[in-house]
Amino acid sequence: MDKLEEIFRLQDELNKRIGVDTGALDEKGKAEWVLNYTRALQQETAELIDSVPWKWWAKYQKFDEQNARVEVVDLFHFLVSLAQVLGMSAQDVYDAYAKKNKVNHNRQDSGYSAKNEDDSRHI
Ligand SMILES: O=c1ccn([C@H]2C[C@H](O)[C@@H](COP(=O)(O)OP(=O)(O)OP(=O)(O)O)O2)c(=O)[nH]1
Repeated sequence: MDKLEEIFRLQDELNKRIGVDTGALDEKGKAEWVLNYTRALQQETAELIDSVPWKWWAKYQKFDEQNARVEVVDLFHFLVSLAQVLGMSAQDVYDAYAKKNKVNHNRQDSGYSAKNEDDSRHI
């Protein structure tokens, strides 16, 4: 099985065990879980920041690269959950990523000196 497909399957299994079926939410539930997962992403991002010695006034800190890797994996959990709330499968995420990546290259090709609001509407 494709690795991204497997991650989506494992995440769905874990979330259901925790009590959330992201595929069976009504509109209100979707809005609530978009917020919950986004808040969790913010918290995990803060933990990732804390893995790096960012406090310019404190000298005791060390860069904990192993912990940073764990935080990235935690972020993946919540990001995949968020995609699932929004009805995206692994294939949907891959397709949208590939399209947006192409748009980003096109922007670099053209110098990206002006913002074109329409260049990513097809995604
Ligand atoms: O609905 C949920 C809730 C949590 N998790 C996973 C994501 C992440 O891998 C972990 C986050 O749990 P917790 O916040 O307890 O862990 P942590 O504080 O980040 O612990 P540590 O960084 O020490 O592992 O649980 C989910 O996948 N779905």
